[in-house]
Amino acid sequence: MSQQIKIFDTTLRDGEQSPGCSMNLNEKLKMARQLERLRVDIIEAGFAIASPGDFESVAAIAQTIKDCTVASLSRLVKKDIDASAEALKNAVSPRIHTFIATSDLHMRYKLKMKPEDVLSQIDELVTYARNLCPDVEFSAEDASRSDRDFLCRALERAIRAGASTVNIPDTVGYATPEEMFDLISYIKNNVPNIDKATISVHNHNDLGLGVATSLASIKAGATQVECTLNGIGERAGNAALEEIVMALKTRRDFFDCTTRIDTTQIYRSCTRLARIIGQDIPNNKAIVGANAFLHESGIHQHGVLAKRETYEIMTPESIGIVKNNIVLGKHSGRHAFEDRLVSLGYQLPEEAIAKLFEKFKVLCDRKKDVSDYDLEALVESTSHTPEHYKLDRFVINSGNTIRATAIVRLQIDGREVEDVAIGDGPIFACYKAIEKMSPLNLKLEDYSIRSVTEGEDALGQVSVKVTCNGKTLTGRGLSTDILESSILAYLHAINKFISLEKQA
Ligand SMILES: CC(=O)SCCNC(=O)CCNC(=O)[C@H](O)C(C)(C)COP(=O)(O)OP(=O)(O)OC[C@H]1O[C@@H](n2cnc3c(N)ncnc32)[C@H](O)[C@@H]1OP(=O)(O)O
Ligand SMILES: CC(C)C(=O)C(=O)O
Repeated sequence: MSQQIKIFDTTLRDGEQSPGCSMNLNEKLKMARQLERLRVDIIEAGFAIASPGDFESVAAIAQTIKDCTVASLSRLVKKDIDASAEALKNAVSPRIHTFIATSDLHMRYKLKMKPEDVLSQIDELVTYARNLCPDVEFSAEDASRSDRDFLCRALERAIRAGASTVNIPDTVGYATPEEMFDLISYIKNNVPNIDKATISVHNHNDLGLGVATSLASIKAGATQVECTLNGIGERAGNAALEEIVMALKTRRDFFDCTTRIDTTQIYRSCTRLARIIGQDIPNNKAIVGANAFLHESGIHQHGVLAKRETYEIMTPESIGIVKNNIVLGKHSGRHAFEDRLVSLGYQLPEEAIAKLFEKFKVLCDRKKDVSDYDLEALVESTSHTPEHYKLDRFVINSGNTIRATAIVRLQIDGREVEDVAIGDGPIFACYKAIEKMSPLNLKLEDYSIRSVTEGEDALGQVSVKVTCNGKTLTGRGLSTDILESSILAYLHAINKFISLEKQA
């Protein structure tokens, strides 16, 4: 019988540790619902002790998600474990995930703890966590650089204290696939009662080996794998969920493993995350990059025309890329619109659908055919962040021989405010005008624009990174007019910042 591998998604925790990938509460909830549709086994919703915002996100996800286990990370510290237990109290299936480093390097220089003290802490605090929650995962941080025998003792103690999952992370992406295979095999042979726990891995991508080391660990007997959508995460990121899942599915002959994942939700999950965090998926990204299923050269095209399998090892349909024959446009009615949203995986309240339908009709006046990509972009760009700053109108005077001047009128918490500014180019003139109207100390760190749909009337999505009071937030804006998208993106970042300040 094939072995079922549990998929532990940490996009909302380790993924969020990736610079510029912070998400607000609504964005995290939106991603959590999508992860539930993707059918991951475990959603790591955050690190409850980290901030009031993180606590609230874990609590909201725990309350909302019914079909996945919801986990919260904690150091091996009482107050962290208490915060996780509290945030998870309404979860159908809660998990406290607690960790401590087991490598000499980390114990000596970072924790400043003796190995024996780490072991006593495991006894005491895994037991403590287990008394608060029936499902406890213990991670031995930096396991791949730990002394093997000490690591085995730590895992043995964690299992004895009640951990039902033991995680063996390659925290700094240092191990080779062969070394990970060896390590998992060693643990299986040397940790008493290891069969009472699920063996998990959590591998980083510093040497570009995160997926390879995860697959090697599965081959050696790990039955849970921790990963993130698009491979986002601390430093060079984590092992990419979509790559692991499709490797297991496509090479079932080799791995003889299955997962619970609905692979037809993969594309949607990855593109949704990319839009939310404002980070494009590289064209050559495995599985979900724009080129992953394209054939450019003659010999390949000839081969694919003769027999698809000559150059395609999986189908675009298997990850949820579907071609639709029904064209949505300005003559479409609400039923067809709603039906398409449902088929795209959106379950939205009536009120949201009504708001979107209005936006859809406005878009149809600007754009002849509205594709699924347009619709997804429209839904994703419909901000759930309260609009403290709202664009009323803008006028720009620009040219190649004059500096651009922008007049921008905003509604700030219902109050009409207008200002004018000169800048190097029309976008920066608009941003300067906005900055003049705002008391916030805003600094634009990054700006990017891309066409999210095709044709002359394509929708342009602008993503910005803005720093304010030491926090970097992303914002995005969508319009057929790139100046409007640019202003909307800036306002989106500002609104997120104000919401975060209000939450804190
Ligand atoms: C490998 C990983 O990805 S681990 C997860 C990393 N993620 C994060 O750190 C994001 C969230 N973190 C935070 O918000 C903060 O770091 C907090 C709230 C957890 C702690 O903040 P602070 O109390 O200000 O401590 P700070 O982060 O500066 O230092 C970490 C402290 O925890 C200790 N520590 C680190 N890991 C552990 C652990 N697993 N168990 C027990 N103690 C630990 C460190 O030794 C240090 O202790 P010290 O303050 O006595 O010197
Ligand atoms: C907390 C653990 C699982 C971690 O994130 C790591 O080791 O990278």
